[in-house]
Amino acid sequence: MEKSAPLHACHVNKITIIINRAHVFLHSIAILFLIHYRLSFFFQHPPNIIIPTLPWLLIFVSELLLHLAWLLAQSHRWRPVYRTVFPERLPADDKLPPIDVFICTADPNKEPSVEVMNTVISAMALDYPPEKLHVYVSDDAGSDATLRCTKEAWNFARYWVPFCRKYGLVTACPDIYFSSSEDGFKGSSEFKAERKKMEEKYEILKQRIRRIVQENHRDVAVNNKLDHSSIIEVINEYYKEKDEVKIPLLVYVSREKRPSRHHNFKAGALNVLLRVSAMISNSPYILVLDCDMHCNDPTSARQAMCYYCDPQTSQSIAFVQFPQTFRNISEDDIYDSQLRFIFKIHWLGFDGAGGPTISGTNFYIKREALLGNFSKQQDLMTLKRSFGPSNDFIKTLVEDYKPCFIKDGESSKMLLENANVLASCSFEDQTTWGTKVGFLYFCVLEDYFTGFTLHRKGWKSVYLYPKRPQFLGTATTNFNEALIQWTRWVSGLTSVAISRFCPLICGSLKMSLVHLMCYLEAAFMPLLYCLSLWGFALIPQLCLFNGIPLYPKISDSNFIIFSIIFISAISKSLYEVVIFGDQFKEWKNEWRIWMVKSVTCYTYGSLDAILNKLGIKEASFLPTNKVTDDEQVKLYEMGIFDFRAATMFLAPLVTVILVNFAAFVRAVVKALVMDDDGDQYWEKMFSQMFLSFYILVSNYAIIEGMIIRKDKASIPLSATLLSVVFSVFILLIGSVILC
Ligand SMILES: O=c1ccn([C@@H]2O[C@H](COP(=O)(O)OP(=O)(O)O[C@H]3O[C@H](CO)[C@@H](O)[C@H](O)[C@H]3O)[C@@H](O)[C@H]2O)c(=O)[nH]1
Ligand SMILES: [Mn+2]
Repeated sequence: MEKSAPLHACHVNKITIIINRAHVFLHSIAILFLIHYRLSFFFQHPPNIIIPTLPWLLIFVSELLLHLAWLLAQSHRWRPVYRTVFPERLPADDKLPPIDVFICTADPNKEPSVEVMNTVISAMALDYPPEKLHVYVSDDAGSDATLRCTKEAWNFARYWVPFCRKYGLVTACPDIYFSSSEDGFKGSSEFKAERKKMEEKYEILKQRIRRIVQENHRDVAVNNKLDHSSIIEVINEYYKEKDEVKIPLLVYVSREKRPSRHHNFKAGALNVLLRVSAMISNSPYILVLDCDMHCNDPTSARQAMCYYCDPQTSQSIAFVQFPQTFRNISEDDIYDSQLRFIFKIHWLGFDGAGGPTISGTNFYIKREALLGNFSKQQDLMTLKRSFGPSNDFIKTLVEDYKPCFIKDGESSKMLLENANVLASCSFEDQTTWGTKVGFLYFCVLEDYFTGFTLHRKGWKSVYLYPKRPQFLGTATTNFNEALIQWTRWVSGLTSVAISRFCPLICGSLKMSLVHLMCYLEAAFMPLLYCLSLWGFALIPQLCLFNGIPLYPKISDSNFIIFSIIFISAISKSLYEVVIFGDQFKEWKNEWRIWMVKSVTCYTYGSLDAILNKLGIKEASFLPTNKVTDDEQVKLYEMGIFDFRAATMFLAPLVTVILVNFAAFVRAVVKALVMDDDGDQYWEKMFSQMFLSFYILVSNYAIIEGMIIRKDKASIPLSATLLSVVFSVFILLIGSVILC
């Protein structure tokens, strides 16, 4: 009876689907009317002499681009699904497949070691048979401090893991566990005493880590070595005494680095782990974690196994993705650091269409899916051309390969030497690593691109969004860092959009049209938004400034088309906030940050990708800074913008505000002063005045930062002055060209 019970279920909310599709239908009709209205301008006889063609054309193009972006985004609303799993129905522990956990870290100065070690410890404490769990830490900085901290973390895990198991803790990460009052006052006196002891041990661990970091801090060369051989250490070996409760294997890996070689960022690091782990544990499933992402709930592994232990889905599913959830999101998340749109809305629809793409971290992936299409019957030379020259690694590709690495707790020296070869710079030369095998190097967004390639090959994926966050990370809550991060993401997405891998060109018949549209939306979203929003931020305003109407009068029946489109878009997004139980604030923040990102990081990221394509600029992946300063965190928590950001981000924002302000004020004055046709002027210019007003009100935070606030985090005078120059220039040029 138990055996036939399903391990997982997929729910479709029919009402949501009906509402979404009805909205798509009605909104599309309104858009068609708008297109008709704009097009009819060009067929007027005699041509409209009051309104010049160029601004009309530009605003029409902006509208078309925005509608295209909207249409693509509807793929995420087409069939959202929600999944549940039943891990209690899984087979007995001895039948569960082994898992390797990959944790990437790259810079001890930007990634606080205490946090990184919490990720390591929480992964070791996953609720899974310990002999079937192997944790690998990839240190791209080759930092001695990280190696020493990893040893300290292992030492702590020897006590922490048995403690978690004994009392069935629901929080696997020590930092989260001790910073909440979970279990603190409950339980037997024995538990309380042990908890206290653990807390003390954790304090000691933190102190030791901080001391190690301090000792190394003085020496930058030790902290981020760009020139070193590979280092692979199996941490468990350092402690010979036998522990009562087994704990997972912990391995430290730092791949070889040479200044003359390209390292392919995180994807390069993950591929080294793929090879090294094959020699040591070769688990068929892999959990990938960023160093800033702790395992909050230890049950994620069993949840993911509900798909891999089901013979019906195990063959087709390449990865099980969990959302990125964060522990440092404030009430008023002004920068939308929680990425609500992605993980609460889009990924549910992506899942319904064929599976979400890889989201960088928090996913359980099948090793086989990453190894590409190869046949075990292929001759050795062909396999070597794909996978590199190591005979030992080729052996690991065979299904019945059992790593002979751990024999009675002793590591085999020879295998470790071979593993070092696999972590060398030159190993991937003349192979298909990064192009066909492993995580792909084509763009800095290795996650999106690798996910897309897997789906193109016919693999599926699933999205699990359980109520209790399985993983909790640290989101970027610093304005400048958030914009830099988005610039990198956008650059990655756009580089795919403008390449031969564009989903439009190389989508496959193995993917549904809606699924392809989900990928297209992600790839083109930045370009479409930045182009159209620049249009909306300047063209109607420049025309307003010069008294040229671009929209129908209020009394014109066509006015209703524009009103319907505006109200429909606004109310649908409000509906999506409400049904997910989020607050009005979130809706307001999302609209504002969308405008802000469109004229800053979407623009710069797209430009970066284009320059990269032209060979003018190289792609880069600087890890985001996870070190926070108290003042900045305080501002974020109070919902106040921290404008201590690069001028290249501030200048476009302030310029747009100034142009809108100038146009709006001039129009109001004109409407008041011109009594002869005063009424008509209001009527004629209402839409443009409303648009400027809407932009100004939505972005009041920028006006406040520019004029009212006098604190350190307000907009510096230099940025404002520079923007004044830009806006005067834009107003002048606009008046000459457009009118
Ligand atoms: O050369 C590098 C650069 C980064 N990393 C690691 O990659 C992870 C992600 O880097 P982070 O600085 O945290 O970037 P985010 O923008 O926060 O990462 C998001 O975007 C990345 C793609 O740009 C994805 O890989 C991530 O999973 C996703 O969370 C971190 O653990 C880094 O240590 C490396 O291992 N090597
Ligand atoms: Mn991160």
